Amino acid sequence: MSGPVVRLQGVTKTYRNGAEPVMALRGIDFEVREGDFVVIHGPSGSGKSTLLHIMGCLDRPTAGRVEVQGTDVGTLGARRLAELRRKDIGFVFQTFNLLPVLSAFENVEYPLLLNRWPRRERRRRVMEVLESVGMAGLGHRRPDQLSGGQKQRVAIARALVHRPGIVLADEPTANLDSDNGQAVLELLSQLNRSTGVAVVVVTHDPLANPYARRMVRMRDGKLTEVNG
Ligand SMILES: Nc1ncnc2c1ncn2[C@@H]1O[C@H](COP(=O)(O)OP(=O)(O)OP(=O)(O)O)[C@@H](O)[C@H]1O
Repeated sequence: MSGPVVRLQGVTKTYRNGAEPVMALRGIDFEVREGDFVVIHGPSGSGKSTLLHIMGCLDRPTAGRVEVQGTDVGTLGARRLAELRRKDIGFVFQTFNLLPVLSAFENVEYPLLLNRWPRRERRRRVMEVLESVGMAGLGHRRPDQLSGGQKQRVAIARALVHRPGIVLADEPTANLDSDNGQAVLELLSQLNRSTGVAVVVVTHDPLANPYARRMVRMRDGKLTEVNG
């Protein structure tokens, strides 16, 4: 059996940019495996976003070890780390973060351009992923011509297009009404089941609970597995 997609061992994070240091993470041991659908709850300021950023290699821990697909990312320089992020990780944000001047198709294509996929394969893969998120006919639209729910579908397609091992979603339903929020969670869950991609969702939204295969609670920079 293959190892975890992401593994954290003894991870701490202390921010020292203010008058007082802030201990955002206080010793996290955590593994995410292929097929996992993890929902992370916790009060504001408990360290959820910090944890997600460290799992996604957007930020480095103060101490401890982070492995992605078996690679100790602490040993990588900035360039190798960016490459690993580009290939192995997908991100979904609360504010969608689509590039406004690009069409839906071009937004989804972008990670494949960065990964230097040939044109024909890019086109085939983008069409396939747009289809899988129910946006096949809308690839030509720019983000301002899409509803919030449609934008988040495009953002999910972009997060998955390069076949990462893990998708990290930070409050993906916070800017959506309940129907669209539910549809986005349903979509993430369906893609998780059909492709085995690990999904980690940080959210306050109780609508996410039924989709969780694992539920985790953060409090004061510490993590507790709630079930499982
Ligand atoms: N870049 C930063 N510089 C300094 N302190 C930070 C930084 N980012 C987060 N913090 C602090 O670290 C702690 C954890 O923040 P974090 O954003 O991870 O919590 P959260 O659980 O995601 O909160 P929320 O639900 O409000 O998004 C908080 O005390 C926060 O103020």
